Amino acid sequence: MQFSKMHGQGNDFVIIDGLKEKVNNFSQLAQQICDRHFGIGADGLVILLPSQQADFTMRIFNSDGSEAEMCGNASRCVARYVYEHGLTPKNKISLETLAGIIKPELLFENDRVTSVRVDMGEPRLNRGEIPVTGDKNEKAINIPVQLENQLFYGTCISMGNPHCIIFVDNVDAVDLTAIGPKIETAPLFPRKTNVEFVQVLNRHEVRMRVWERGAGITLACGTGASATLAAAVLTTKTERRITVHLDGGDLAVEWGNDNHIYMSGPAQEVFRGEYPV
Ligand SMILES: N[C@@H](CCC[C@H](N)C(=O)O)C(=O)O
Repeated sequence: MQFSKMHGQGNDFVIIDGLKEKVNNFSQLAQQICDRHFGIGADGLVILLPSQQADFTMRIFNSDGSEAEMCGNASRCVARYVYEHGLTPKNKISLETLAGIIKPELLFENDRVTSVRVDMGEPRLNRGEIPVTGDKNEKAINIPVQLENQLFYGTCISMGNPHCIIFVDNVDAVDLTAIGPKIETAPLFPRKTNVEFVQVLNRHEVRMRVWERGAGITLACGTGASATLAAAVLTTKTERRITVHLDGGDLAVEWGNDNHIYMSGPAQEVFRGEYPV
């Protein structure tokens, strides 16, 4: 089976063209392929499939084999993949995901792809849509997230997948490996959650570290950066257009007047190969 290894600001994926390759048992394959010692190594497995409603379907499996509804960094990688592998001549495509249709657009300089801008759609704010337990029509802004011995305050947003954003004074002081999995699996989140710790640097810049549902610490998260912008605006901490500094690099996010969030950043192919099946 042929594959490509790609990343968006260090959030890395194995991409398989499911239009060409016959792939079975995506969840098990994701666990094997993503293993950094016994597999290729990645945060997630992305399978490209046909779609009735969009140019392609993108399915994304975390390294633990769970399927995610959406992935921002993978969507930039897929847009570049389908263009550079000759699957489409379009520089703006639509991708069907479990969270709906999203639209990445390649940006060029001298005929070379420099970055990808993604229309991530509208942030979903109600508890029922995220999901967070409690009144399904209420928002979850700055709500208590109680762990056994610790209390955090988080703002919860869905970008198709669930996020809990916790603003702190110093992200580097957070023990993400210890706290991340506890919040990810807290009973407050019936479908678990991605966890972002965010330090506001000024009204245009934040620094974010992420513990991803099903993948653990990753170097970047596109839906996480988008959800962070929504949380920062709703809590009046930043403007509607900010740069999110992540461990793997920067993402630019903007909350447009159309209520859609637009996320921009690079997507890079690292190598191609064959995986025995
Ligand atoms: N890194 C991704 C999100 C991947 C899915 C996530 N772990 C989940 O389970 O929701 C991104 O760039 O958005």
